[in-house]
Amino acid sequence: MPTVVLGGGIAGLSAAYYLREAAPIVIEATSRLGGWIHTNKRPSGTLFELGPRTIRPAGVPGANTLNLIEDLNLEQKVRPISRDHPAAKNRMIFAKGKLHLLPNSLSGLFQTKAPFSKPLAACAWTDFRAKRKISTDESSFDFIKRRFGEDVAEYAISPMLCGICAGSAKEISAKMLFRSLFEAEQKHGSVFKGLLKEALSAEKKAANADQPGKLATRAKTERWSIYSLENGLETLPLTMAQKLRESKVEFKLNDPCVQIKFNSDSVRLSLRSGTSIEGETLISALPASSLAPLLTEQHPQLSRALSEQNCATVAVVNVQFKGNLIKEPGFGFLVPPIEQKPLLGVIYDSVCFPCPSGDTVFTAMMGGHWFHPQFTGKSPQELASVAVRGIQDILGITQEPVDVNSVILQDCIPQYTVGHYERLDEIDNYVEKNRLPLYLVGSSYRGIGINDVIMSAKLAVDKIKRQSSD
Ligand SMILES: Cc1cc2nc3c(=O)[nH]c(=O)nc-3n(C[C@H](O)[C@H](O)[C@H](O)COP(=O)(O)OP(=O)(O)OC[C@H]3O[C@@H](n4cnc5c(N)ncnc54)[C@H](O)[C@@H]3O)c2cc1C
Ligand SMILES: C=Cc1c2[nH]c(c1C)Cc1[nH]c(c(CCC(=O)O)c1C)Cc1[nH]c(c(C)c1CCC(=O)O)Cc1[nH]c(c(C)c1C=C)C2
Repeated sequence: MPTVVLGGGIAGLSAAYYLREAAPIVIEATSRLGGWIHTNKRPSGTLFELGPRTIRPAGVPGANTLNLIEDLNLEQKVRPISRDHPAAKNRMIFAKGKLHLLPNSLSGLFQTKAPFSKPLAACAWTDFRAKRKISTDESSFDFIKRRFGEDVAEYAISPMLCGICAGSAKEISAKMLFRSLFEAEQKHGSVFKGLLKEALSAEKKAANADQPGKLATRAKTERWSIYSLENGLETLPLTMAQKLRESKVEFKLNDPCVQIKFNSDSVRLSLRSGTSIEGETLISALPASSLAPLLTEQHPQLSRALSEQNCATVAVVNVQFKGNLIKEPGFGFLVPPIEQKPLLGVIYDSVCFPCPSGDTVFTAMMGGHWFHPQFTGKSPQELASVAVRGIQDILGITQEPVDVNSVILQDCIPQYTVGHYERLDEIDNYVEKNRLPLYLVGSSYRGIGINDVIMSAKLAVDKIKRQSSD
């Protein structure tokens, strides 16, 4: 019996790719593969990314993605941005009516830069003086406010969380981005003291990391900060899908799974068309909230735990203006929620990857945690004019765009709220205790970046291979 992969986003495709020799079946609800990775090529040739646009090469998951890209023979298509490029160095926030460059050098940390009221390096002093608070989890906002001050929580961490998960720092677990800082306080009483001690054991940790391949080594030598691919990020899932079709992998598209039942030594999936698929093992690459209703009948407790996760809805508006309108090149800017503006942030796409026409391309992102009260009932066209006006006001642009595309990405980013990692432990324990042949991969669990979800698929397939050879 085959392994069944549920979901044809990048996590599902990666799982199928790592398992391709075993001829898995991939079930996807829609008629396209790639999930949120979606590049829209305009009639003018300009690329509008509707979802993610860049990948980080750093760390073990970063090297793993580069190994995959190398394996897919996509090395020639990689479009890197090096660490000294303005898009890598200059990230801004829009606060108190102005754009402010976030510190990007060691000396910058020792200067008082608006909108902060003291140098960011002074955080170390705040941290040394702050009392330890013993807890299993806490919101990112509360943790950073306690250890480093309210300024940092409001103007650095809150916008950063908007720029990664479109979420509220007041609800997102501190462990999502600051696990090592959080654990340093718990173990050593102070973040900086803890980090210092951990730095001394860093050599030991590095020795445990995977060996980077040729492309990952090149990324290190050439000091890449981020990268994309020729013709946009969708080149990655499109190439994977093509390679999977050339091997023995079967796809069932346009046919959502509506129910999952585990038997003593197999799993049966019922699809909306009435077809049922039997497999030995199931890799779910669905968002937890989409998997939950499929398990309600047989595993209500597991279904309830999965359904506790919410996802944020984001409006993505791609905008093209004639000519180069960017005075201060950078990756883009984020808007701290305290500013109460309709924009979460704006990416300067044409700074990263210039348009052959020399035009300016931006992507505005709106909504997220705040989508519902703010934008419920608004059409993509209405949201497009909010975004265009927002960009024009902040950047002082007087001309009208030559091209605009607006989409509402419903429930596109899982929110790792306080208690997320404890809930994951409960889910894992349930699966293990009930000996379910179920592997959970994708952005709902242990990381939302593309690297994380590809890595989650690799780890699940490695585990399946290990178990079947035991
Ligand atoms: C706006 C935005 C910007 C982002 N920017 C970045 C970035 O710059 N860099 C980065 O690294 N990451 C970024 N991300 C995150 C990254 O894109 C996602 O985490 C990743 O693409 C998620 O992949 P996935 O396969 O886990 O899930 P998905 O892409 O959600 O795939 C799940 C698939 O399951 C299918 N499905 C759902 N229900 C069923 C069912 N019942 N039966 C069968 N199939 C079903 C869906 O149709 C979908 O194809 C961004 C995400 C968004 C939304
Ligand atoms: C304003 C909204 C958003 C912007 N990007 C995203 C949202 C919701 C989504 C997103 N961006 C990144 C990731 C991957 C994280 C990872 O683990 O790799 C996701 C899901 C990358 C990213 N973008 C910003 C940062 C600080 C990061 C982390 C990695 C890195 O350093 O590159 C900043 C940022 N995001 C947005 C803007 C406008 C912006 C900064 C100016 C848009």
